[in-house]
Amino acid sequence: MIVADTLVKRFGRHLAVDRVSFTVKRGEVLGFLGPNGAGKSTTMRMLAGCLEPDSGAARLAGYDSSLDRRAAQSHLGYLPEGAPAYPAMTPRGFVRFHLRARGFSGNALREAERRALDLASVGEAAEKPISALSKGYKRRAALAAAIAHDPPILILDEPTDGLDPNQKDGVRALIREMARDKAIIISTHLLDEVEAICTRAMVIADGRLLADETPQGLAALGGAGDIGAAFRTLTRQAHESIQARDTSSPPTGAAQ
Ligand SMILES: Nc1ncnc2c1ncn2[C@@H]1O[C@H](COP(=O)(O)OP(=O)(O)OP(=O)(O)O)[C@@H](O)[C@H]1O
Repeated sequence: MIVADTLVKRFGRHLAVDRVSFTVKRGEVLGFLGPNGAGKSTTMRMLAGCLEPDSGAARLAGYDSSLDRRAAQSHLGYLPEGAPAYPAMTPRGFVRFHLRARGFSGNALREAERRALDLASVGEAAEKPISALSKGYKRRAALAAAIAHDPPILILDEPTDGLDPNQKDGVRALIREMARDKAIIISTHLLDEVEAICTRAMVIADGRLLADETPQGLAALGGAGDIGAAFRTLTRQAHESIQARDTSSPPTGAAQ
């Protein structure tokens, strides 16, 4: 359902994503882990068709995310980083706006709107301006819009960021429930989230994929047998090898 095929993205001289490849099937929840600036959001944005790769390809349900963006995005629910929503709209209006843009109308629109606001537990906040909502409710409004059309693919960039512990539990349960018939990628800094909801865990650092394992397999890579230890070991090793490479290569412009 989701294919990343040797994706590369540079910002100026900085190599943000370095030949990243993986696939995600229906029924899988892939957890994307990595330090700040590792390239998680950039990879997700390329998959979602919001950013063109410099080379390689992203495909959703068989459609190229850049070359056949509309078809690819029709299969996708994407929750970008932060809480991207029009502040003057209410969550209900925002979800409706998304559904209309996807061709929903009449009863189908009303039913999808009700279901999305319900699943994302937006509650009474549905009728308030988004600008007046707490960070957690803004996030829920954006999540409701991402899932409203019941897409087979979800790409969720830090879906529980800003949520209180009860809200986090609710969203994790929702992702587990939706995973039965969808292919899902989430990024997270919360290692317990990977154990709670992911069937697979990938670690990325400095744009490179370091591990692609089950959560148990990842935990086994750390000497202490937990995901935190594995994460620290893998990312430290990657950082050290990049530093060694940078200090051993001649400075730009040096005589060869
Ligand atoms: N539009 C941009 N212009 C220039 N550099 C960018 C841009 N977007 C991302 N970067 C850089 O690319 C690298 C990867 O960023 P990215 O946002 O993908 O990391 P991340 O793993 O999602 O980090 P975080 O966990 O902090 O959200 C970083 O060094 C970042 O500064």
